Amino acid sequence: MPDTTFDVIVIGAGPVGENVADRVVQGGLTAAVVERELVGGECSYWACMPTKALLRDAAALRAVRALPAASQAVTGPLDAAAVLRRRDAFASSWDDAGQVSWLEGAGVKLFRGQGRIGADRTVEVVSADDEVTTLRARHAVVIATGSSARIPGIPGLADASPWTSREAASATSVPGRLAIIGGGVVGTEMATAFSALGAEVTLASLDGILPTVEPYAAELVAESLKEAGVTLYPTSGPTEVRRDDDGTVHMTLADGTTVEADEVLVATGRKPNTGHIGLEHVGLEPGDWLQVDQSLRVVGASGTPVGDGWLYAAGDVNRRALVTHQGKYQARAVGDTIVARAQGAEVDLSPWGRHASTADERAVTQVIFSDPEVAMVGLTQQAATDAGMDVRAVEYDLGSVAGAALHADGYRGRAGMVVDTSRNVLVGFTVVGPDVAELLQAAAIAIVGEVPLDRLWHAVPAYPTMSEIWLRLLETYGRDG
Ligand SMILES: Cc1cc2nc3c(=O)[nH]c(=O)nc-3n(C[C@H](O)[C@H](O)[C@H](O)COP(=O)(O)OP(=O)(O)OC[C@H]3O[C@@H](n4cnc5c(N)ncnc54)[C@H](O)[C@@H]3O)c2cc1C
Ligand SMILES: NC(=O)c1ccc[n+]([C@@H]2O[C@H](COP(=O)([O-])OP(=O)(O)OC[C@H]3O[C@@H](n4cnc5c(N)ncnc54)[C@H](O)[C@@H]3O)[C@@H](O)[C@H]2O)c1
Repeated sequence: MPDTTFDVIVIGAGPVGENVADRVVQGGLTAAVVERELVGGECSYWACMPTKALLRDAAALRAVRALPAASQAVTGPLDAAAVLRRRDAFASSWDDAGQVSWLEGAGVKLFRGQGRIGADRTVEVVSADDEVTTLRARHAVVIATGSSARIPGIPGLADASPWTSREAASATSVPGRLAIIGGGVVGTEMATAFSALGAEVTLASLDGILPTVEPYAAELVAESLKEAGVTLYPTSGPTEVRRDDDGTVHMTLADGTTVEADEVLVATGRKPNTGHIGLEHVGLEPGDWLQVDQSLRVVGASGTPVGDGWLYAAGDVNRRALVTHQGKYQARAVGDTIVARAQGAEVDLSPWGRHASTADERAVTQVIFSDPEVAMVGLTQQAATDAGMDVRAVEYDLGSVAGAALHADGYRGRAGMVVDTSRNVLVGFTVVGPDVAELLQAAAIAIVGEVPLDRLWHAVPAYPTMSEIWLRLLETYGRDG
């Protein structure tokens, strides 16, 4: 009989659950994780890693083609089959042996099966052959069950065997024609990837392309998708989808347009994996996103922690920020919090405190690997204004910066910063352009460090690099605000 009592039990061994378990073990507690599928979760096998592998070769090719002399050395088209093979390697061929041995090395006990809350501090693990093992937690249970694709109720869609991001990320061949529903992050990244791999792509959305990013960035991505041959219907969602016996998909849009395709990808957002995890035992509604307090304890409708505060939630499932790195940041915070509470030590939840996840509210970083890339941190001008802040925003043409002009002929890019005028600090930064991802961390440091603009003038970007965009933005803003 394996030991069934642990200090901490984590349901879900995605990037977040694994890191919660590792963190509490590092803090001296014992931990078990329950995983129903592959250790490593969505990110490793069907999201971040495979999709970025699908995008990388085409990005490298575009970079070479923007340099006339180097482009002479490129003599053939992209080898789509080789891209898919490299993608397989980045998805570990959908085998989690490597991550399982990492868990073992970290001293975390793995239970395979569907986890669900049975009673206070109790998790039942239902194995593939319906055997139930009951685990007990001395200190805490952490829900890190992540999210899945949301399929909207468009007539006919569910019966048309649509792809979700999972099928797109793990595709074994490139469809001749791909219809995409949704112009958010998944929709634009997959339109970029599959059009470069040779598919004829049509994308239909409701509220534009990348509606939550700065408009100048979204416009550049939309323009570039069109130039790549993607047909965009940014404000005309499908009203009906049907698949013929011969496999052809017919999609009718609100404006009456009909689109034919070989596959249809649904990229219309996520729903939480909370349907069958026993939430009813703690008075919560199965299928809902989990609400949490500042220490990531699950709270009920009244805003107070359920039970005596033994239940936590981290990662996608609490909807604070649906990106891997923020979820792992939460994992470190929640792990340290549980350890501190188990030891009777002080928990510091003040802004930027050791146990707080303040960056979720003020400095979420994200790179959208579209062509061109969008890298952003903190608030957009709109979001800051909606939050009641007094802000001033400035933008600058990245293509006119020497480092960018050297990087690629005809470089097109733009950057902007949002400044809280009452404190004279940056609260948002966005940059769009080829190969801008690595420019982001400087902005994250400026926001988290609340570096006054007066001091930022002394952070001198090296010449000739794309980082000189900082100097241009500061000059545009003006030394006296
Ligand atoms: C197509 C796509 C591309 C993305 N690209 C990026 C990117 O480039 N960068 C980035 O930062 N983010 C990206 N994301 C977001 C990222 O994938 C998620 O934010 C991240 O995976 C969340 O981690 P998580 O551990 O919370 O959940 P998940 O990764 O979803 O892991 C949850 C785990 O819990 C398991 N589980 C669920 N229910 C149970 C249960 N009842 N019992 C046992 N186990 C259970 C699941 O099997 C899964 O293994 C992308 C998302 C998508 C869809
Ligand atoms: N590089 C990255 O960091 C990365 C990459 C992919 C995904 N993700 C994460 O995964 C999450 C999910 O991404 P997503 O793109 O699925 O969601 P999203 O919320 O980013 O975008 C969904 C889009 O679908 C549209 N839509 C909704 N219903 C529709 C309908 N009926 N018809 C047409 N369009 C409709 C919406 O208008 C919206 O633009 C995001 O939160 C994102 O942060 C991150």
